[in-house]
Amino acid sequence: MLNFSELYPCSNQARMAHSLDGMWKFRFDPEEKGLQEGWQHKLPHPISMPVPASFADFFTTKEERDYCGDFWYETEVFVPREWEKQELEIRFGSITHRSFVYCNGNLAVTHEGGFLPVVANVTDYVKFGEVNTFVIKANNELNEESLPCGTTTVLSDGRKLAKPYFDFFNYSGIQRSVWLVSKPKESIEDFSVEYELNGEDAVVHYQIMTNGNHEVSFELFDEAKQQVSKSTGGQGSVIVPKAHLWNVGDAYLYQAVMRIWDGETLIDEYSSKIGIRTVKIVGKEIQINGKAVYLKGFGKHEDFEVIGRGFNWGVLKRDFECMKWIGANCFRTSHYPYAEEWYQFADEEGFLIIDEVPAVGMMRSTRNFADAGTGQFTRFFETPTVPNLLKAHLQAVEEMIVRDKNHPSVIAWSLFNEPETTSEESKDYFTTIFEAARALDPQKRPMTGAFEKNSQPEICKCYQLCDFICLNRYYGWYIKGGPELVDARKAFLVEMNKWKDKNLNVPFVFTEFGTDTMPSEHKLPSIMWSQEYQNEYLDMNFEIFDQFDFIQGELVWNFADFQTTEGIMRVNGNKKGIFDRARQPKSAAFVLKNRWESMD
Ligand SMILES: O=C(O)[C@H]1O[C@@H](Oc2ccc([N+](=O)[O-])cc2)[C@H](O)[C@@H](O)[C@@H]1O
Repeated sequence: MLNFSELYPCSNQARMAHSLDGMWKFRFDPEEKGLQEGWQHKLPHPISMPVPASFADFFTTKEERDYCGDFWYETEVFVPREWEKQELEIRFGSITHRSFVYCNGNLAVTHEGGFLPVVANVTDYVKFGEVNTFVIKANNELNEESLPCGTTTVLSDGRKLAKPYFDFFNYSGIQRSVWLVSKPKESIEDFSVEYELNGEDAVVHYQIMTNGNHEVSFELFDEAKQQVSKSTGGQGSVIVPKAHLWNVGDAYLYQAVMRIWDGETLIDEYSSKIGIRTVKIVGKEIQINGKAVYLKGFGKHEDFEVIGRGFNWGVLKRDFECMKWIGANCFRTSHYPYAEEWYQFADEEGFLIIDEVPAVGMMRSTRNFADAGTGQFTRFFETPTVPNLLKAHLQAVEEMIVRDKNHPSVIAWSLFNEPETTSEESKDYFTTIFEAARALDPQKRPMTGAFEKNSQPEICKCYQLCDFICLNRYYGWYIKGGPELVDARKAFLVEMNKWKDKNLNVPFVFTEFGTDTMPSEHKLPSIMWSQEYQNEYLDMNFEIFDQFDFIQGELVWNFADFQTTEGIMRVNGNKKGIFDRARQPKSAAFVLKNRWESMD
């Protein structure tokens, strides 16, 4: 059980949410002296820093861009006296990767994990009717007992350097929106909904968690703001006659309004949009509202020029416009839960999301892409750090499912990306993760994880845990690229026939396949890294996908080019985007558009 509410802030007659986004103060703390020197009260000689944003790409020196270690943020905010009778929280969409939140010098909360909300109750520390100081001490070092996995080295000049076991830049900071939330002492802490379709009608089972005993009401309003059902009690079921279902590319959202009452007097109110739909795996099909859907889309990243992984509504808008233009219906939040606004907008747009926990880098070989091809350095789950890693992983799974469980867009949980999966230890580890996850989702969504190429059908011990199987495969890129494409195709077919022979009777989705492609390069005949090669590679993959009826989705790696750590395998980042980093199409975008539009 989480000891804080994950509910997204809202304002109404009982609650106020005040945005703290804007220019904050900032300081690096390479000597870790901040606490002794009292920085939690006030940062000495700070610089300015925008929130939300990653700090890295604002700077003009490598020392600052690549900074690894402790860093601090500060802001001041006036808290009105009218809020005195309320509980006051400061809520961060995330802070990478671990954080200490101080209010007027008092430690209010600590949090581990950089991609899920950090909520601090500051009621006892805040001065009402005055200006208050919030200071955050954060740390972005990587290790093998927290997520995502990596290590931290020390350079000869004493500087720490993050060494990710994963292929994206270790962007850090306060990368998502910050809210000051005032809510009643007795309040709604969480709610959940699940659905049953009954002919034209829908049954909505709801549960409302509060921290008190007063009467609770639950109401549903349609898009015309007409009340369609009402009930009282902390849990129950309401019928929505002739329910307007939420569908792929055709979203419909009801407004759920929950209230706590003391007789006729309102104590608290919380409202949220919900979408009525079911998700089920039936044999080889992924079914939404009882109808099979083929997933078309991308693995993405939260990544953009200048702001790094910082949330930005403009980037979100452009990404959705590009995804609609190309005929996509789905994306995976590779390799971490995204800012909540992504899910809210996907709910509005009728997009499907595979929601992924930040369990990436669980195979040491990926620290060096040259090693990955060999499959050496496995046995990740036999080290003494595993019990702590498991704890962090379970916590992230719980926080993700609690946060995102009511979004109609979320159709599945991805509990890992490309870990080692062939040892008994990996099987035990992921059995624990899957069992915990299954107990948490009221909607019982399908569970999966993304398997890399060493997870072959004859040796993988973890695919059995999944309701549908996600494969990341690079036949024609990491394996037999360029002139060997015909052999890549053959090897790919050999593997797919082995999966077919297992007769698993579950859907498979390709969650990664792609080629690094420079928008500048054209070549006839094609050559690896040219736009023409990306098209040929995609055509080969599609020809294979279309041969197997259990393949029920294709999410290309990646939606757009994105920043990574520097190295001999990456040219200023990963270039597997179908769009470049500025969100302009490579020629493969037109190949995908043709295919996906013709599949409708
Ligand atoms: O490499 C990529 O572009 C993407 O592929 C995946 O990592 C791999 C790295 C090396 C090999 N290999 O050498 O076979 C296979 C896969 C990751 O899930 C993803 O985060 C990354 O960006």
